[in-house]
Amino acid sequence: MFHVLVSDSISSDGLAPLLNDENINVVQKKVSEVDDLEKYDALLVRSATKVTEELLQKMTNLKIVARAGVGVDNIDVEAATKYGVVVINAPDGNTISTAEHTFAMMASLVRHIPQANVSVKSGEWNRSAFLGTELYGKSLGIIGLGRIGSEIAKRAKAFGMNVLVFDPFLTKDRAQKLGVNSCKLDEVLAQADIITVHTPLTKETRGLLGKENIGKTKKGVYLLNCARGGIIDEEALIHYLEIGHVKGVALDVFEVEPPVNRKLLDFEQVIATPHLGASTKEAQLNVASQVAEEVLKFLNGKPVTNSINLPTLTKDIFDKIQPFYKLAKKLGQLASQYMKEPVQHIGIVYEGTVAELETSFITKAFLAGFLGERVDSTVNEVNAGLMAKERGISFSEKIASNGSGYANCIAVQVDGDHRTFSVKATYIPNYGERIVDLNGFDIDFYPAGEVLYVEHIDKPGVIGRVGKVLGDHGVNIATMQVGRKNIGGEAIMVLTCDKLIDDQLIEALVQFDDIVSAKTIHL
Ligand SMILES: NC(=O)c1ccc[n+]([C@@H]2O[C@H](COP(=O)([O-])OP(=O)(O)OC[C@H]3O[C@@H](n4cnc5c(N)ncnc54)[C@H](O)[C@@H]3O)[C@@H](O)[C@H]2O)c1
Ligand SMILES: O=C(O)CC[C@@H](O)C(=O)O
Repeated sequence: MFHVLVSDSISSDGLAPLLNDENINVVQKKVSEVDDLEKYDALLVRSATKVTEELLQKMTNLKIVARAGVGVDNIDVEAATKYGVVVINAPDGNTISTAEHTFAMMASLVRHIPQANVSVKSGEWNRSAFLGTELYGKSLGIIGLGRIGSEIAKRAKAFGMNVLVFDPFLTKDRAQKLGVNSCKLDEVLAQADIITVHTPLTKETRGLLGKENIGKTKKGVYLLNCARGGIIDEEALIHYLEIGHVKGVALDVFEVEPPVNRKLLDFEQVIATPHLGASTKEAQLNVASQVAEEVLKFLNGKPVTNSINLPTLTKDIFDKIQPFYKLAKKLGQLASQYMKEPVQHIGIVYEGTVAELETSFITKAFLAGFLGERVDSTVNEVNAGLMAKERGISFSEKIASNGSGYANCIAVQVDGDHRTFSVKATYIPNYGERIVDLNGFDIDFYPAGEVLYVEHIDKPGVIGRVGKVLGDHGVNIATMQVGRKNIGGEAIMVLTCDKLIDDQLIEALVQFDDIVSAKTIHL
């Protein structure tokens, strides 16, 4: 008999696969009301239950945590991984509901429906106070064109809106298919009449619409956040509402939930809902049945598809693959940070001993590293292939015989909209990972920490200049490697540094005529 604890309000119809199984005992209670936490094999949550390390320590028999929804911000995934607990989610069950909610918020915002509703109910009949704006013909800026952003784009087009999108990872093909205009962030900010954000909350997107960027929007802009609190900075919003730059705001999510920033909510032109994006019968049924079926499969020893953390390989095979899996993931991070542009195709070639292993899993590790820089923490080896395809990125793998001269070698080529990136790497037992070729330059370095990648002309004095700029900025160089194709021609320098390299340092480097470009990569 397996014991399953459902600690948040999750659709009972959706839970049917678990409730109807006679080998499963389902208890629907809050964690705080349960005194035998140690007996449960599975825990099903929405966003109210905080799955902390402390809770995981108490649930000593726990094998799987299932999130009936997308965001796993309420689950300490790292701690779950540490305790060998699989974390799964239901990534697309609430996409349509959230897109529809965002659209409802947008229409309410420009037609002042919530305010007019309150007015009529209080006995007023003030038609002139609620003069609205049509959506037809307006430019809608969508920041983040993933599952939800794409559904909003389709609906906006049906309303006759001009759709401008900023998503650094959107390919030309996908933009064309959806009939949207792929733009730079500044273009969306300058041209859109209404801007809605649909990215995950990451270190890049926290405060994406903050003081500086909201300042670049049109006077009278409308802003919406039905993704995650914090993508639009609440203090900046207050400022731009106070000076009348932002005409109206619709919020379903807040930096702290329930919201504590009363000043923001007190503005007449701010409309709000209590994180209702996914609150429809359909979405709740979808996400509940998705996770219930996955948990049932997992408890019966079958592989699960939407795992956030753990791979579904036997320990024996995983141990052999692990060094290459770690290396491939780093190569994915390296390629993603180097390219920072839409990518069409990723080709991976395996040589030597690595080619004898389960390479499809290593390819997925590369994709997980690559997409993890662009999408969110829910990308892993299990879902990376599907996610890449959804984002218009094709990938292939080949086995090649010798060629590189290394006992094992992973060679990757990434084709972007404007350029190509290539890297070769090897794993040497008892020594470690080495990058042995970058963009066709012979090189040899251990990929870890803060990496500075400089493209330059092979001339005397360039290395000294780079060293001086780093020294002047207080950055200590841990290792340094140079590679060139011919004397006096194109060359690269790869430095690993003990400190974060900031934009000012990069700007100081690219001032020199012989330095073509400089980038930082964090591995
Ligand atoms: N309000 C709700 O109830 C509710 C319900 C479901 C999902 N969500 C939230 O909505 C958001 C979107 O969900 P989704 O399922 O569409 O996710 P998704 O992963 O399918 O899409 C996210 C998109 O954001 C893009 N992106 C990542 N970083 C970016 C950046 N710096 N700038 C611009 N674009 C960037 C990615 O390329 C991707 O296309 C998430 O934050 C999710 O947690 C909220
Ligand atoms: O459970 C909910 O209603 C929140 C859903 C949403 O924020 C998600 O990330 O899926």
